Amino acid sequence: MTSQQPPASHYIAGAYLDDAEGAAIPVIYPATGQEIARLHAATDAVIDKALAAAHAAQPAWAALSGTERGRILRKAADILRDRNHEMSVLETYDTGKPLSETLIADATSAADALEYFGGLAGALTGEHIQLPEGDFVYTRREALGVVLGIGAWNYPTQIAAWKAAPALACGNTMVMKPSETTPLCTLKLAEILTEAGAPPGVFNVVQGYGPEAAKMLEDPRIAKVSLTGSVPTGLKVYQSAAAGMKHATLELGGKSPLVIFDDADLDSAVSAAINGNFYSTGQICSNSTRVFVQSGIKQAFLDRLTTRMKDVVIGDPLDQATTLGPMVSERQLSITLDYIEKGKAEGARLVTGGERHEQEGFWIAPAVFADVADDMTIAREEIFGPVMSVLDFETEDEVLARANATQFGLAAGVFTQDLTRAHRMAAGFQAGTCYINAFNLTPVEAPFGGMKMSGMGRENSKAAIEHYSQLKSVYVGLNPTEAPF
Ligand SMILES: NC(=O)c1ccc[n+]([C@@H]2O[C@H](COP(=O)([O-])OP(=O)(O)OC[C@H]3O[C@@H](n4cnc5c(N)ncnc54)[C@H](O)[C@@H]3O)[C@@H](O)[C@H]2O)c1
Ligand SMILES: NCCCC=O
Repeated sequence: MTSQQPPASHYIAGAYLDDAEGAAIPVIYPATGQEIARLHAATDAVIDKALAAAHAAQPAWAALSGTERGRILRKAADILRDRNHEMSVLETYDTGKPLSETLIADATSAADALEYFGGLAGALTGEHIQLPEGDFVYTRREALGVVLGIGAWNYPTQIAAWKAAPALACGNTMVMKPSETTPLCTLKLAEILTEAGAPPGVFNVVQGYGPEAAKMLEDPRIAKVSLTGSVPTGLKVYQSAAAGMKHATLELGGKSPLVIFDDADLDSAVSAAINGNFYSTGQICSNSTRVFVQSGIKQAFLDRLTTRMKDVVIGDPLDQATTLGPMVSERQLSITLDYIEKGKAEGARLVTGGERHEQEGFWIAPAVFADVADDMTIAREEIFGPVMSVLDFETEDEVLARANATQFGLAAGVFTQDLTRAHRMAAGFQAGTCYINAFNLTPVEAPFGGMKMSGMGRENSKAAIEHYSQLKSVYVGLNPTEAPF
């Protein structure tokens, strides 16, 4: 087993830093269950150093022109692309996701974000508003200050870059706390930003568990928090941010519907259902975990799906032929197995998979349930594992109401050849990202984020700029000032 031990746990003010007093963070390779690195959670002293570094670096970073900041972000994007293979291998060690995925979905997605926001940085402007008699207002788009990023474990490189790229483009500095389950990749991103020319303190990485993140959020030096995580954590983070009147972007969980009408291109719909449930071993927030299939094609859909499922290649994640890796941790595997047992107990029909592989690591056969009812636990709660629920429906009105009958609102998709119906469904879905004859694609050019309990704010696209900057109005008077007395 190759050790993936980084030089130290934290990256602060352009250099690695450790403090072995902090609680241990063992890093486990999910494919084998073996420890590949051991880091430490930040002590109060480390937290203070990181916040001080980010706070001190922010005014000078914001004083650069957008073009200068953007040049550094674009250079970091180039370095990431040059090191895609190395970054992808590390992402695989961090998460267990197969190299066949990480080579195309992680460092490349991070590079897209750095390139996109690097390009946008020089174009960020305020506006001029003409008023009567020569007076006018101009607006300045200003940074917020220091942004705290808090990450989930499924896409560590992408999550850090989706937050850092718009934050840094707008002139903020950042302290990023990756998930304690996958703490390695973000350190490499920090190294690359330094190499690209980011001054010390502009992007810092602090390791820790929930309490370390909560402590940083309470600090008055933090102006904004951007969390990717579960709804329960989102509620705590939102409350804490509100107490300090801090800006918040919350990218939370989902239970997204995929609606397949009987006129759909069946092979494409089956592909979307597979991608939307089993890519990254089902550990994607926007996954289509409720697959509604119109009753006329239910059997054809299940037949095609189960045939295609036989082609899955479960094996060594570092072998590029592998198409399904392990789950990220023993804990997440156990949560998933519990849901599968609940599904069976509540009367859903397990069509395939669902059993743990008796080998080292956190392996499970991807599961498909049919005859799932809306009130079953597996149809209501986010599992965050490779478990697809197939539900039957008859009519468009019925399925739209059922698709929306959830506290979540992250994504939704429809497969049909009837484009009028497709756009009607997209308009009716209560979800931040909707798909027509596609699913789970997240290009940097498109806003991404949730409605309802799935969160607030948007990542990616020009929309993210609104969430990482603030507007100041400057009124300019060109006339004598008058007063009533
Ligand atoms: N919407 C999205 O873009 C998106 C993307 C990926 C994952 N997710 C969601 O993330 C969840 C899975 O990730 P997870 O298990 O790491 O989530 P989690 O909520 O357990 O943890 C997320 C992060 O929050 C930190 N944290 C925990 N308690 C905290 C507290 N009180 N204050 C501040 N930070 C705290 C954790 O240390 C971790 O870094 C799923 O619900 C999934 O849907 C959402
Ligand atoms: N590639 C998109 C990932 C978002 C959530 O997990």
